Amino acid sequence: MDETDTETDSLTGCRYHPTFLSSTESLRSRASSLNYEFESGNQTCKSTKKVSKATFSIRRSSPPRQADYYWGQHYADVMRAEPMPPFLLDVRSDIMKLLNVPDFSPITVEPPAISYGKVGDSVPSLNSCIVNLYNGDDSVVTPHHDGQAGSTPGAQKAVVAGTSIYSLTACDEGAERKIQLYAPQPGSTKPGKVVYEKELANGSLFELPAAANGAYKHGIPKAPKGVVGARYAFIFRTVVEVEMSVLEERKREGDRKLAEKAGKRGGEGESGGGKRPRKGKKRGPTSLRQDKQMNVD
Ligand SMILES: O=C(O)CCC(=O)C(=O)O
Ligand SMILES: [Fe+2]
Repeated sequence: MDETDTETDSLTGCRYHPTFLSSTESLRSRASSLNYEFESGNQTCKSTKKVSKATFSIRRSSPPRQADYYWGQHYADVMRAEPMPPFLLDVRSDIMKLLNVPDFSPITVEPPAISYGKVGDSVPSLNSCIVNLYNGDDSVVTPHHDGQAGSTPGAQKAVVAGTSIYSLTACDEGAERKIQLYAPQPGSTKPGKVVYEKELANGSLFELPAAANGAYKHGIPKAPKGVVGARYAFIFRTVVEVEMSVLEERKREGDRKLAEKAGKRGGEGESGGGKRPRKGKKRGPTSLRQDKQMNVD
């Protein structure tokens, strides 16, 4: 990385390191052999279109448990994480070394009750990596916050512990994409005008500070028509893990309710075919800390 060409945006504090990696060939070939099938629930996620995601954790718990930022928006958007393969652990340690990320980060935003952690606890930094695959011109990530308290009215709180989020780009020539940050609009969750925009070069690292994630939605808009080729984004975050079994039970419960509703309406769709419940609806306040005491699960 050549530190002299790092750019910091004066409004949002976003930092862009255009030459973080000199070559991404090996990352691209490793990413193309990743198995994207272990993701679950992502297909119905409103904030992505045709973007495939694979999610990894540095924890080696069995079964793997992981919170992803979507969890803050809806119980159904649960992703199970695989252990981070060695090449991702290497990228993680490069980011931490070059950008002075400490080994542990404090949790600064109140996590949901079923989390393995509370404000003031520390969690291993950059303990989560999601690999996004953008293929062709119509894969987009619509404007969102990454699991930040208050990002979705009524939703439970964040799983991002409150550190910067890092996105490393490895892409084919011509498959570069832009990231945009949008101004908040008073009284509305809709994104306002673009306040920051950057085309993310092959080998670049984009840093979204926690404060910018809280203040501005970000997204990846459509590429110009006809763009072909793949872009992989390796997105490292520090997250607070949550108990998968509780989330999965919530998902099953939600699916049952949807199926019941569809039945009442005389709809033919089985569970999953129906409309998703509204975002941000509060689920029952299951508490892991309580569950543990009560020996549930
Ligand atoms: O592709 C990127 O660089 C960012 C995507 C993103 O914001 C996300 O998946 O949450
Ligand atoms: Fe994001």
